Amino acid sequence: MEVIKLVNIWYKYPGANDYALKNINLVFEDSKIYFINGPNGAGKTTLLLIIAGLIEPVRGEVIFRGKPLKQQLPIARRYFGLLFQNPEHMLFNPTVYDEIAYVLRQLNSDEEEIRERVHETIKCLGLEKTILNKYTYMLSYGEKKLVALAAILSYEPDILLLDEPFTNLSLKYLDKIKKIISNYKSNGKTVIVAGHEQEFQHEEIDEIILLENGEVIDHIVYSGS
Ligand SMILES: Nc1ncnc2c1ncn2[C@@H]1O[C@H](COP(=O)(O)OP(=O)(O)OP(=O)(O)O)[C@@H](O)[C@H]1O
Repeated sequence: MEVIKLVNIWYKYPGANDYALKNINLVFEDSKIYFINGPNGAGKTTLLLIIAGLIEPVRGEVIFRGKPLKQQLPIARRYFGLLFQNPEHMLFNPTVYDEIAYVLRQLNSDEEEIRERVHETIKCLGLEKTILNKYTYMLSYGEKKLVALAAILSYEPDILLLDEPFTNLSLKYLDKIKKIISNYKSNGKTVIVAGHEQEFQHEEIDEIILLENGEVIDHIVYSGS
């Protein structure tokens, strides 16, 4: 079932000469994993920001569950979870526990429920409980990435948007994240991953969208998905 539809999307950063996205038309469905591939500067991050409603297209429309996304903001934000390329841009709470609990607290869950969710989430990522009391600024880059991801997974968004999630992570965590992604798909959710490399095997994903210079230059839909 269609979850997000991008209709004739154009985007130009303020002051930029060229469009970062040009005439993008794509449909994202539930229970599917999408891989946005393309070289540096192709427009992958910009596309994720548009989908999440964090920037508005200069032309075109993002349709979320059949209606324009912009009419559903800010409430619709709780359905999106965007992992930024640089985790430094996401961590703003003093401790790891507070960081992972942050959105749950915004959603008015009770503290006992929050504690359970926080512990479940770090277990699912294979992180030690001791990390919860650490200060986020003291973590390694890879740990920051995992904590930023945990903070998103804790509120179980319906659409998971991951910008280069595998860079600077050891193999152990890479496998964990792949498992989480595939569980997300099994639970009927949508996962959109941006990356440079061909980080997935074909059997792990449903569609590859190749971007170059702000345009979709190839779109591969694997059969049987
Ligand atoms: N804040 C900004 N202001 C002006 N131009 C920008 C800004 N952010 C990105 N751009 C430009 O928009 C284009 C698309 O950038 P984007 O970050 O979406 O590409 P990307 O495919 O994610 O690249 P990378 O793989 O290097 O992260 C690039 O030409 C980039 O220079």
